[in-house]
Amino acid sequence: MRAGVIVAGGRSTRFGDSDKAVAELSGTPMIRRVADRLGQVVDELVVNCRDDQVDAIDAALSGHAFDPAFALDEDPDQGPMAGIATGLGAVEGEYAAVVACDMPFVDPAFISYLFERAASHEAAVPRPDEWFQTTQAVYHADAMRAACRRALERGEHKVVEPIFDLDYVVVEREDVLEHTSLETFENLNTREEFEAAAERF
Ligand SMILES: Nc1nc2c(ncn2[C@@H]2O[C@H](COP(=O)(O)OP(=O)(O)OP(=O)(O)O)[C@@H](O)[C@H]2O)c(=O)[nH]1
Repeated sequence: MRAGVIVAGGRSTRFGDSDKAVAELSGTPMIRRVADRLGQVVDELVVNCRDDQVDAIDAALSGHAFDPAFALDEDPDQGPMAGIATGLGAVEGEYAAVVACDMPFVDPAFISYLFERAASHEAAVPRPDEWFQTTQAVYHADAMRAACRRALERGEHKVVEPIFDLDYVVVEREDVLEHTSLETFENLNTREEFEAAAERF
């Protein structure tokens, strides 16, 4: 059983005063685009966000093939790593693909490939350039959750930190490009990026 976790508990400060997760991207809320794509290759879907986001996100996902479970931040604004840990705590599957709510071009076939790469390890994390794409990666849910907790206890906030505690596979640029295009990692932060991206749907 494969799980999908959409991390959506950020404040969208670069976007302005509304939540980018539910902002319409060419007529469809961004988080729904992510759920539609991720939903093609997983058996369950969990959305991590704050309590005050639930109504809007639920409406954005209404009628979706999956009735997503919500995993709410007990302590909001602790960063994406805390959100990932919370989301992973709510999945039933052994492995989970974690995807940020602001990656509407996420490629389902690539996510499927990440599940294959993660098998018998604790994570498969793409590194298309110098940065690890920790918010588009597949994790062993329990192992990553425990590693996040340990990292948070150490006072670490960078999402890459818990990975170094895991048996992780790096999906290097060459492998990434053999399976998808870099568009899969594109994340939208500002209204300008939104408007430019909307034209591509
Ligand atoms: N649960 C949780 N998720 C977060 C938090 N901060 C960011 N995220 C999520 O992590 C992902 C990447 O974060 P950013 O691109 O920085 O999004 P953001 O924090 O909403 O946007 P900015 O405020 O403009 O930086 C997005 O999916 C966010 O929803 C947090 O404090 N808690």
